[in-house]
Amino acid sequence: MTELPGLVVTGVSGRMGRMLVKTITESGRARLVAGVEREGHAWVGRDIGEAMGGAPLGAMVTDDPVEAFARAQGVVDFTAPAATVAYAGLAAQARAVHVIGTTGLEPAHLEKIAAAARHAVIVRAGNMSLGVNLLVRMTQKIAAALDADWDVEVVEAHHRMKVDAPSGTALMLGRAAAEGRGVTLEQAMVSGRDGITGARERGSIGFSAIRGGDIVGEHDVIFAAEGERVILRHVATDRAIFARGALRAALWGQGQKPGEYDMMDVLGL
Ligand SMILES: NC(=O)C1=CN([C@@H]2O[C@H](COP(=O)(O)OP(=O)(O)OC[C@H]3O[C@@H](n4cnc5c(N)ncnc54)[C@H](OP(=O)(O)O)[C@@H]3O)[C@@H](O)[C@H]2O)C=CC1
Ligand SMILES: O=C(O)C1=N[C@H](C(=O)O)C[C@H](O)C1
Repeated sequence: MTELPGLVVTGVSGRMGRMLVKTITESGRARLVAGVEREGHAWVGRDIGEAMGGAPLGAMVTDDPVEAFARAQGVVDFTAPAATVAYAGLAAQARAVHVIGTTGLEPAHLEKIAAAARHAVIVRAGNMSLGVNLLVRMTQKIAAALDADWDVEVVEAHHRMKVDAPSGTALMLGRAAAEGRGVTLEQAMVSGRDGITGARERGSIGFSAIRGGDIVGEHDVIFAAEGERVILRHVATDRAIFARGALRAALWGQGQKPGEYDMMDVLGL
């Protein structure tokens, strides 16, 4: 019998790290090989299940990603930009599929990730849920059908601990609207209005961010015209939707050619 693909979860103690552990171990479709945290973290050297306050899982938390990745077929990474760039290089060396959920990546980070994807499979998306990826496609189609008399605004809400804005999802939605319009997001983006901003520029795509409490993630794409509005909305109530998407991506990536993919590729949308 062939062995299930082995996966490493980086940032294993984080909100998404814990959810990934639960999703992977309950799936019966992959093996949890190890969790990674940085040197000095209180979880290092402990069994992942015990560190999470439950039964042992027979997989340890380590601060040595090189050794852990060498034992795995996939690395599932929801951490922070600096860590993700380092893990991209190490996962590529190990020829492990690298699933990147981390957001807040700047152009310099993306260049390094693209370089790593020359040697290994990387699946990266600012949102791994099926619902949001469907919404991205719908946004693109609606934007293509409407002219610039319809103002596009993306409004997102997240928990108080989120460190980046606009969210990765908001950027995916804004980019899809821009693509539908036949412009680049960079040409159209207006983010975080404050003070005497002047009237709205025709054709611009606006972004607003709310941060508070334990909001998992909510996104509206508003198409506003004279006398009517179309509003597309996704509400996440459980981080399991992201973890399920990431697991699906890690399994899908096995046997793919080196390159950078997204959830549209994984979901066939
Ligand atoms: N694409 C998607 O579908 C989704 C993406 N996300 C994104 O995933 C990321 C993580 O979110 P969340 O789990 O809520 O965040 P948390 O802060 O709860 O967890 C982040 C984890 O990454 C670790 N980490 C951060 N920086 C480093 C570093 N430089 N080196 C090593 N480890 C590091 C943290 O360790 P430490 O505590 O030591 O800093 C922690 O364990 C964010 O970018 C978020 O936007 C979240 C949900 C869905
Ligand atoms: O930080 C989060 O929590 C989330 N981040 C992703 C984003 O930036 O869009 C996905 C989801 O909305 C949750």
